[in-house]
Formats: sequence, C-alpha cells, structure tokens
Amino acid sequence: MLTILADSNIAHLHDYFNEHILQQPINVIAVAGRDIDATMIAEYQPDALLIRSVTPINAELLKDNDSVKYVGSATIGTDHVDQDYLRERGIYFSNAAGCSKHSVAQYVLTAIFNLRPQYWGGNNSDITDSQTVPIKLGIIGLGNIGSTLAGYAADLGWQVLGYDPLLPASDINNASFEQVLSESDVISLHVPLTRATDSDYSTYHLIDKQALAKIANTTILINSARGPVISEADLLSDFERNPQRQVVLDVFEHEPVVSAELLNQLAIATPHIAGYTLEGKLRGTQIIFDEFLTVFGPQGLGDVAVEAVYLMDELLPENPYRWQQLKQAPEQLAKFYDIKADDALLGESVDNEAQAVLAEKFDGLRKNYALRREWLFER
Ligand SMILES: NC(=O)c1ccc[n+]([C@@H]2O[C@H](COP(=O)([O-])OP(=O)(O)OC[C@H]3O[C@@H](n4cnc5c(N)ncnc54)[C@H](O)[C@@H]3O)[C@@H](O)[C@H]2O)c1
Ligand SMILES: O=C(O)[C@H](O)[C@H](O)COP(=O)(O)O
Repeated sequence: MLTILADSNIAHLHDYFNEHILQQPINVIAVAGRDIDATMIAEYQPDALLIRSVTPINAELLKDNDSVKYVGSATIGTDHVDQDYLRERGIYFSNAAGCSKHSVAQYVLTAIFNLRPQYWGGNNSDITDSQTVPIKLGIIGLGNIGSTLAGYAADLGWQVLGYDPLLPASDINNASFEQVLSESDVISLHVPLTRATDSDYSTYHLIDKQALAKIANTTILINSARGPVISEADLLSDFERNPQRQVVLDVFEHEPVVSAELLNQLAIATPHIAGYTLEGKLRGTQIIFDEFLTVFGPQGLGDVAVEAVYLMDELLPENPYRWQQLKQAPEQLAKFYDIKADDALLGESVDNEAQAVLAEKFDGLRKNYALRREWLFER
C-alpha cells in the first residue's frame, strides 16, 4: 500500500489522492505542515511527502529514512527545500511553478489601487496635471509572477522598469537595479529567497539600508516574495527617517511572528496570502498530483495504469470575474478583493503582552483564510 504524508493545508488533497482515483489502497495521512518531523517520518515510513512552504526538507528530516521517493511542494517558492540533498539521495522533487502567478499579481495591483486610486488612469497626476507621465512600475524578478504583473501593467498603459540579472534583456527586463530603485513610483519584489552560497545574485537582504536610501520616500514598496528579501532592521530604521513611506508586506523576515513595531508602520500588511485564491491553491495540488503520477508510474502504483485527471473545472465554482470588465470600473476592483479587511485582521491579532502577532495566530489566519477568486485575464 502506498503511504502519503501530507500537509493538511493542501487544497483538495483527498479529492486527488484517494483510492478511487489511484485505483488501489492508499494511506493518506494529513497533518499540520509544521508538525512533519523525523519522528513522524520514522513512524509512517511514507512513500511520498506532499508539503507546502512550512515544512523544511533537509538531511535532518530524512537522514534515517529510506522510504520517501517523492517530495512535492504545492507552492512556487522552494527555499524550504534542500534540493541538492534530495538529488544526492535520488529523491525526486517538484514544486508547483506558476500556480498562483495571477493571484499574486492581482494582489499587488489591488494593493496599489488601494493606496493610490489616482493611478487607475495610468498617468501619474501626483507629478503633473498638464503632462502625461505614465506610472512607472518597478519589478524586481521577472519570472512567472513578475512577467504576469508586467502584462497587467502594459494593459493599464503603465511603464515597466524591470530588473532580472538572470534573464536576457527584453522590453520588460530593461533597467538596472539602481534605476528600478530610484525611478519607480511603485516597486514590487518577485524574486526567490536565495543566499550567497546558492546564487551570484543572492536575494537575502537585497533591500537593505543602501537600497532603501535610493528609493524615494513617495515610492510604494511591496514585498510578496519572501520576508528576508528585505532587512527588517534596516526597514525599521528607515521608517524613523521616512515615516511617510508606504510599504506593503505579505511576507515577513521573522514569519510566522510579526512585531507590532513593524506592523504599525506598514501601509498594508497581510498574513502571506497573496497567492491564496481558490485557483492558485488548487492549481498547486493539480501540478504535484501530475508529477506524483509520473514519479510512481504504473509500477509504483502496482502496475495499474492510472489515467491523468484534471479536476480544476469540476472543483472550481464558475468564475464570473473578468479583468476586461473589472478594469472599466475601479470601484468594482475594491469590492472584488477587500485587502484592507485582511490587513485589519492581522492588525487585530497582535498579542498585547508580546507586542507581536504570534505564530499560532498567524498560521490560524492562513489556515482559516476565506480563499479569494482570481479574475480571468484575457487581453
Ligand atoms: N506571497 C505569496 O503568497 C507567494 C506566492 C507565490 C510565490 N511567492 C514567492 O514569489 C517568488 C517568485 O515567484 P515566481 O513564480 O515569479 O518565481 P520564478 O522562479 O518564476 O521567478 C523568479 C525570478 O527572479 C529572478 N531572480 C533571481 N534572483 C534575482 C535577483 N537577485 N534580482 C532580480 N531577479 C532575480 C529569477 O531569474 C527569476 O526569473 C517565489 O520564489 C516565492 O518565494 C510568494
Ligand atoms: O511560494 C508560494 O507558492 C507561496 O508562498 C505559498 O502560497 C505559501 O505556501 P504555504 O505557506 O501556504 O504553505
């Protein structure tokens, strides 16, 4: 019998991983992602580990185990996974690249329109009334999410200043890091979290004291990538000089704990839910299910040829939200996703004694999050 140990926060886990679909007895054990540890692995001896972003996968977890053949993360980010170690051990790994690229791009747009409704028309009327000055959106990291966001910006008539040193120059990969910092009206971060040991272009503390000094205090800074991409200590010091700076954070350096001192300074703060739509989470599950079938194949599945299944249409309610309609009327967008309600819930979760949102509260907000919809983007 195949045994699967899975994070219970994986959307529709049991709709995909069940005996009917896999046509054989299977044992699916669903637990909180943060509780998956070496002891649990030793107890269940799973064939597959299905995770999201809160389960660190490394030698400490797997060194005494020989049963795991596949690790699937139903998330985009992979900074919690030691992929070199899995390769050495011959354990197959896959993530869910691109699964929530529209969800995150839509979160960023919602945040911008919430703070600067005047940007709707595409011209920066803060600068001039008489001349046409397009909004400049700085995007750092132009992979799935950054390039999707650039597509919306183009549709809105904005100018994109993009920086991605690992991709060739293009119409959106068109600026230096310094230019993005100093010339943008809004800067949005869409890089993976990497360290100097993994990348020549490490993103750990990419936005530090020096970078913040180059960003005008009228520029909105948005981080929905990973918390440690911004140095929290440097950001807090920067707020002392620039209390008016508008910063939007969905991710935090010391997540799942968030200090009240930081929260109080932020224009919008949300509990790592930028990708939390019905579509984004379900796509993540579909992608790792597809990989699971290719890894185990008929042999691992007891010589049963399991047919690929695509459950997205069946499991998703009809989607009436279309970008081309929403963008005609800004007030519709505000109703579509009330980002300020998410911000308020996080603010209300501060523990008075600790002067911070504590891990249990932060995780609780995410576990019980009422998943949004994505709007459909067709030009
Ligand atoms: N908040 C959320 O809910 C949420 C949801 C999904 C993803 N994420 C985060 O967003 C990140 C980006 O997602 P994606 O799907 O666009 O990933 P991606 O891998 O498709 O793109 C990342 C891009 O960043 C570029 N990059 C790497 N180092 C860079 C640097 N120093 N400067 C500029 N660019 C650099 C890469 O070349 C790549 O093109 C993920 O790694 C994940 O951590 C967060
Ligand atoms: O990288 C990603 O895909 C996201 O950050 C993901 O939405 C977070 O995963 P979770 O924390 O829900 O496990």
